[in-house]
Amino acid sequence: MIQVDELVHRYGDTVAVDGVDLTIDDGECVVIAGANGSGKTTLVRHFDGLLEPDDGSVSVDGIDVSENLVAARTAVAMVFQHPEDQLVAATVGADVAFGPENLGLSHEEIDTRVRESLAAVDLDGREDDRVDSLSGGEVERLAIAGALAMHPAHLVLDEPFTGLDEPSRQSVLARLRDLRASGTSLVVVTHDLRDVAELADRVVVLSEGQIALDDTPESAADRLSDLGIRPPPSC
Ligand SMILES: Nc1ncnc2c1ncn2[C@@H]1O[C@H](COP(=O)(O)OP(=O)(O)OP(=O)(O)O)[C@@H](O)[C@H]1O
Repeated sequence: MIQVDELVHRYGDTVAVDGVDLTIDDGECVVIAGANGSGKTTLVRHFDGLLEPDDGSVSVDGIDVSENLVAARTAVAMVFQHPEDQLVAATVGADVAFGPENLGLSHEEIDTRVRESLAAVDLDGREDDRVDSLSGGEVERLAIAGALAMHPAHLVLDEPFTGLDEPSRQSVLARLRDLRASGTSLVVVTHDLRDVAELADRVVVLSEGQIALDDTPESAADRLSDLGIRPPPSC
């Protein structure tokens, strides 16, 4: 479980997250939506201690993130907004192996995790491909594979569908649904109403750093457009 209590984050005079309380249960998929600058990225960066609270706290599986960064980063894997910036190796296999290597796992365990994680995102057999030869959708899936190889209890994805064409988006969505079915909790940051409809158990809308809505997509449907969460023009 990820538990956020009265979280405040400021950048100078800007209050990016302003007293947020939020609980994300194991196996739940929570979509966090909201206008540009509403505080979505800042909020989720607290989940594995990339940012320090100015006030309040975040705990993961009962452990305060600020007090145990290693435990938080073992439990929570993040896929960032620009996944190409998160790649660390020249080849697909080496990139996925990087995280498990840092956990000090055996070669055999690392090989197994790399194989399974790449298969989960339909990149099996691509270990030797250079990362700079991949399409945008493949890079997104590679970043997800890198996160999966850590066997996280919670996976946080910041705008995972940006720049993906529809087949790639569907492929990533399918993988995320599989993960949720296997008990991993998912937090997906998005602007896109389709992601809410197709993935969310719960939708949380941020507005100026505060929670403006926290409900099921069905109950929230009428209020989402008032909060600026609309289908993209192509819908
Ligand atoms: N590194 C930073 N330094 C100063 N201000 C920042 C920084 N990062 C974010 N902000 C400000 O904090 C507020 C929240 O930003 P944040 O990126 O968390 O919002 P967001 O909802 O994720 O936006 P977007 O949808 O554009 O990604 C905004 O006013 C933004 O300008």
